[in-house]
Amino acid sequence: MLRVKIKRFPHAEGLELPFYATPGSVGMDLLYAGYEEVVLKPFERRLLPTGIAIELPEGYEAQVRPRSGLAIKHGITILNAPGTIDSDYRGEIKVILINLGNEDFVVRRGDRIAQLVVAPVVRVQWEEVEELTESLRGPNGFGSTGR
Ligand SMILES: O=c1ccn([C@H]2C[C@H](O)[C@@H](COP(=O)(O)OP(=O)(O)OP(=O)(O)O)O2)c(=O)[nH]1
Ligand SMILES: [Mg+2]
Repeated sequence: MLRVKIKRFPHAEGLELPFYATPGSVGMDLLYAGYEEVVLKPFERRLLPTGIAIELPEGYEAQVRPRSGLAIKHGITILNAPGTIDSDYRGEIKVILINLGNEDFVVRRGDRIAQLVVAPVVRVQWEEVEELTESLRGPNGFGSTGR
């Protein structure tokens, strides 16, 4: 278990911190921390507050991922999925929700709107060369191996 500092904003008072729904869950559910109800019309997007900020150790990132239940039942997803939380970001984590369904979708305070996955990241240092090492695939991609 990695210990990560978390700060609650005043508007998150009374809400629980993001939590793993089961012992094996990969993501912690993020709650909508606004007081006003949000109605997302079809194809409408909104930046929604979660009321928390975190301090990731260097070498880690957090991803804001959609919830499959919202996606299949309501067409609700995250426009920039997976959203990237940098380790040096200290601001409020926010979620860009979009309604790709064909009915209005209502978001209420405390609703679980997304899930946060913390993962290690590798940072690279470029080594510029004239030629890259040959490989079986070479430059082929984008369906080159067939259906
Ligand atoms: O879904 C998201 C995506 C990003 N962020 C925050 C944390 C992240 O560290 C910062 C910047 O995100 P990103 O790099 O994706 O956005 P950008 O458009 O490149 O902005 P910037 O120039 O600030 O990096 O915004 C969120 O709260 N939610
Ligand atoms: Mg950026």
